[in-house]
Amino acid sequence: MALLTPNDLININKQLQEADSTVQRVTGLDIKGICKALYGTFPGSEKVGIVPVTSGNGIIGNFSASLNAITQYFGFESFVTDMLDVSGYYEAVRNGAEIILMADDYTFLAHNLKNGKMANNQPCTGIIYAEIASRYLKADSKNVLVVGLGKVGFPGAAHLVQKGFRVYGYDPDENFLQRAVSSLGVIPFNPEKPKKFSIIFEATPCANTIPEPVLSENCVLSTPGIPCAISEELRTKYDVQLVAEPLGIGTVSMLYSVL
Ligand SMILES: NC(=O)C1=CN([C@@H]2O[C@H](COP(=O)(O)OP(=O)(O)OC[C@H]3O[C@@H](n4cnc5c(N)ncnc54)[C@H](O)[C@@H]3O)[C@@H](O)[C@H]2O)C=CC1
Ligand SMILES: NCCC[C@@H](N)C(=O)NCCCC[C@H](N)C(=O)O
Repeated sequence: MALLTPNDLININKQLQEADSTVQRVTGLDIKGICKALYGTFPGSEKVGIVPVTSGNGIIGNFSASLNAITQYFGFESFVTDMLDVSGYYEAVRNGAEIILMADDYTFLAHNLKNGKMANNQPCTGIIYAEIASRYLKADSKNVLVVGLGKVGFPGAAHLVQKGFRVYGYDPDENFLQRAVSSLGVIPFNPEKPKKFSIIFEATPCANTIPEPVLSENCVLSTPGIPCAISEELRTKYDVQLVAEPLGIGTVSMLYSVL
C-alpha cells in the first residue's frame, strides 16, 4: 500500500491552485466545474469533520491539516478534531459534522451522516482524473491510454469506457490487465508496438511509467500516481499538459459524490 508522506503534501494550496489552473486550461472547467458535471451536485452548508486516525503506520504529519485546507479551498466549512480515532469521531459528530473524512492505511472514506452516502478515495480519484482526461479540448480522437489498472486505474478505465472512449490499457500484472480486457473491453496495449495518444491516464506507484513513443505533442497526462509518471525532461520536450496533485482532486471528488 503506497502511503503518502508529509513531503508529498508540502504547500498543498499551491499544488492545488496549479492543478486547478491546468485543469481549467485543459478542459475549460475548473475542478469544481468538473465535480458538478460528474456528480450533478454542489455544496450547501455541509460541515466536514476530519478525524486523524492512529492505526497501522499512524498519523501522517500534515495529512489532516492538508484535508482541512483542501475542503476549505473548495468552499466547505471544515475542522480537524482535537481527539483521535473513536474519540475524534465522537467529537466530530458532537460538533455538528455532517460529513466525516478519515483514513487508515487501507481506506480513506467520506461519509455523509445525513443522507448515508459513503465514498472511497480510490475509485473517486480514478473517476475524476479519467473525467478530466476525457474532457481534453485538444484531443485528436477518442483513443485513450490507461497505464495502471489497479484500485484507482480500473475505475478510471471503466469510467472512460462508459463515456464511449476507445480505451487501451497496460499493466504488468497480467491478472489486472485480463480483468480490464474481459470486463471492460479494454484493448491490451503492447509497449513493443507503441502508438501515439493525445489523452493518457496513469495510476501507478512508479515513476516514469509513460514511454516516450506514446507521447504526442501537447498531449494531456492526467495522473494521481505518486511519484510522477513522467520526467520533467519528457514533459517539456512534448509540452505535456500534466494534471497531477497528491490529495485534493481525489478528496473533492469524494465530497461531491456524497452530497
Ligand atoms: N493523488 C491522489 O489523490 C491519489 C493517489 N493515489 C496513488 O495512485 C497510485 C495507484 O494507487 P492504487 O491504484 O491504489 O495502487 P494499486 O497497487 O491498486 O494499483 C497500481 C497498479 O499499477 C500497476 N503498475 C505498477 N507499475 C506499472 C508500470 N510500470 N506500468 C503500468 N502499470 C504499473 C500495478 O501492477 C498495479 O496494478 C499510487 O501511487 C497511490 O499512492 C491513490 C489515491 C489518491
Ligand atoms: N492520496 C490519497 C490517498 C492516500 C493514501 N495513499 C494514503 O496514504 N493513505 C494513508 C492515510 C493515512 C492517514 C493517517 N491515518 C492520518 O489520519 O493521519
